[in-house]
Amino acid sequence: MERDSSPSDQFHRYKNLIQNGDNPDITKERQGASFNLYNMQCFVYENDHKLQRRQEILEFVESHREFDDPVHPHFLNRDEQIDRATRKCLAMVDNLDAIDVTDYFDEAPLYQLLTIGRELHCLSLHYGMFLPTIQVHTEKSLILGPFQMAASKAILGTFAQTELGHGSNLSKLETTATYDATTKEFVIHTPTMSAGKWWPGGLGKSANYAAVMAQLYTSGESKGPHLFMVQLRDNAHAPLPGVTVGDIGPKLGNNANDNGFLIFDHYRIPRRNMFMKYSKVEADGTYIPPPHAKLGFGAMVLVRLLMIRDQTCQLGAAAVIAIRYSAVRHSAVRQGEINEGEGEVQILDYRTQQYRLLPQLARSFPSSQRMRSRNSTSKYVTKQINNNANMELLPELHALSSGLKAVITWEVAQGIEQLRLSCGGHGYSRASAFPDMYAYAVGGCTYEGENIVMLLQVARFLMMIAKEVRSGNPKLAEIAEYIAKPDAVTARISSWKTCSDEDIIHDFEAVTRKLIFATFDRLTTLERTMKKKEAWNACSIDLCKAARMHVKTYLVKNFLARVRTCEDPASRTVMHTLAKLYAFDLISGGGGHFMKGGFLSEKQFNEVQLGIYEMLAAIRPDSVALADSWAISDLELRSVLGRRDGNVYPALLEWAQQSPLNQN
Ligand SMILES: CCCCCCCCCCCCCCCCCCCCC/C=C/C(=O)SCCNC(=O)CCNC(=O)[C@H](O)C(C)(C)COP(=O)(O)OP(=O)(O)OC[C@H]1O[C@@H](n2cnc3c(N)ncnc32)[C@H](O)[C@@H]1OP(=O)(O)O
Ligand SMILES: Cc1cc2nc3c(=O)[nH]c(=O)nc-3n(C[C@H](O)[C@H](O)[C@H](O)COP(=O)(O)OP(=O)(O)OC[C@H]3O[C@@H](n4cnc5c(N)ncnc54)[C@H](O)[C@@H]3O)c2cc1C
Repeated sequence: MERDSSPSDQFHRYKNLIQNGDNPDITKERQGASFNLYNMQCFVYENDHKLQRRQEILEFVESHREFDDPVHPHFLNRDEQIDRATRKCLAMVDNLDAIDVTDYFDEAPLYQLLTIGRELHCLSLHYGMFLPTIQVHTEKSLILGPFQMAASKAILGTFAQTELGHGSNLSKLETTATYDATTKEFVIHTPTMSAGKWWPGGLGKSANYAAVMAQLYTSGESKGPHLFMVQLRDNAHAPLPGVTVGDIGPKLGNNANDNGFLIFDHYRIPRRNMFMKYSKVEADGTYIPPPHAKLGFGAMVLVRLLMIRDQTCQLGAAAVIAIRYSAVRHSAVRQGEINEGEGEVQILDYRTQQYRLLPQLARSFPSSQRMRSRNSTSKYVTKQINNNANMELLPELHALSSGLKAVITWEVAQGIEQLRLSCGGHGYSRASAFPDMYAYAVGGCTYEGENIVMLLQVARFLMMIAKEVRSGNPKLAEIAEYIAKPDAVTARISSWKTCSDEDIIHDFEAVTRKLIFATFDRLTTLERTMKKKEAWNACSIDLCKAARMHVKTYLVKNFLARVRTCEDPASRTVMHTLAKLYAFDLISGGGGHFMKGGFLSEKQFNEVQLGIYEMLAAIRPDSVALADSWAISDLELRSVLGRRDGNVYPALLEWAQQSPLNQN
């Protein structure tokens, strides 16, 4: 059938409608802000140098043609996605002097987002786990060899731990590394089908090396899981004899990453290929144990800390998109009028919409901020461990990194979904970026330690503290000091305007303490009639609840503390309201815990609910400026709905035009 014009022509007709300049609604929002944007951005990124570096890195990427996308990545099939990501990875690595490569908190992730986008790719595991593993687990005298090879692209690695049959439970991994003292080699072997490595990123097609977790056997004895550096492919990139390797197929997201499988058939590696910083196998097969049994899991602790910051930034970006869109969405489709006859309003004016957006925006700030200080704690702990095996802080760091990882990845994934819903139908389009963000975030709930499993690790730590407190001789980590404070019978929270930070902290600590001890008492009672592990299982839902509250209390305290450091009064006022909104929203969501035993009265609970309404109204005029305070460029955001200029509809038309279905 003949047509008057092609879809492409039609789109070009509409393209003429693209507005010049910013959408007037969004401009008006910016003009109405109560604080200076630059001051706020400096607070968010800690100083103006970091802010300036963001701009410099953006300009660098924008000025390099090799980072351009000829076709929008959303319209590529999986092969093309992998090709694109690989091309971009090469360009990224060829231009590493654009950033401080040691800055895994700000510069490296920003550079990666700008060059490739929001997904794992063939180099994610190389940079995200393989290099950290080398750093954490290699003796200083040896670090330069593999590290330099890895940095110079001679080797491309992954982290191969999870197996078909076991992921969370590392002690039951089945891959074996048996020391042969006659040849001074380890024999790496996959003894059963369930022992096949499954999931490692970049393994399917890209990596030629892997850090492999395997059960060590030496002198006929099992020594538990240990890490080994294993070459998988030869110089022509073909799998070496004894190695079977491939891609595991498409996943919910991150499809530019070639997650793979790996099977060993009595594959031999030299003795020195065991990561021997902490535990060793001597040439004669003698085993030297590590100074702490769990030091072998150190790389995971480090990556969990990195993930927290990385994931929180995803929530920040999602909030930016939804807030900007809510400021410009009102006239194209009738959503209703608040005051009849006065015309439609921006959807941002609906209280329900604010309730969807602003608590998520609030949630995105504290964890990104505090992770900077946690990162220094991690560096400090690593230093302590290296300098003469001081392991005292290790359990605290493990509990904190596990707990934050579990709570934050969950909140980020749920938050992104809530923000997607807040954008109606357009939120469902990949043009919005929400589907990719969600797929990325939700993966983080599983990898690097499944969230429930991580919460139960926190609970172990809390139960140990509770036992010490009850024994009257507690030696408490800083994050747990509040557990030894005296019980509080009633809550202090009043109206949001009059209640102090101390009141809020008091109430969070009291409720969490109660929850921890109630769980501890239940556990100890059960242990009288059950085996320890059965008792643990029987109250593990409560254990997870206590762990969650402990982490949330930590986040509330840190958010409030961080706001107090803000030097600009106008920024501090808005951030303080946002921090209170964050706390009140958590109380409202966790009402059961707070009202139990009459701790929070009904009147106080009503104050909390009312306070949320009032704070939403108070923050509303600043919401677009608060979104801008994340200082995220359009290239980093990769969302048609979240464009800085607010010109959403023409951009949506332009985006749809690239669909291959419209090409003929
Ligand atoms: C250079 C620049 C380049 C620029 C471009 C690149 C840019 C890159 C920038 C990167 C930016 C950052 C982005 C971050 C994202 C990174 C992406 C990476 C993608 C990741 C992909 C996924 C990888 C993986 O998933 S790898 C596999 C992970 N697997 C797990 O996590 C398994 C989980 N299981 C466990 O950890 C354990 O089995 C555990 C802890 C559940 C149980 O341990 P257990 O020993 O089996 O048993 P248990 O009896 O419970 O514990 C005994 C005892 O030990 C304590 N314990 C356990 N673990 C630890 C630990 N790690 N540390 C300290 N203590 C520990 C435990 O608490 C018990 O103590 P007690 O109670 O006192 O007895
Ligand atoms: C996108 C992605 C990328 C990945 N990349 C890598 C990689 O590069 N390298 C690598 O080695 N691995 C990787 N993994 C694997 C990942 O680390 C594991 O999937 C993860 O550790 C969870 O293990 P599992 O799959 O065995 O889940 P399981 O442990 O089987 O969990 C299934 C269910 O059992 C529950 N459960 C398990 N144990 C307990 C317990 N003790 N108590 C209570 N409940 C329990 C869990 O809570 C969960 O509900 C990746 C996974 C994904 C999704």
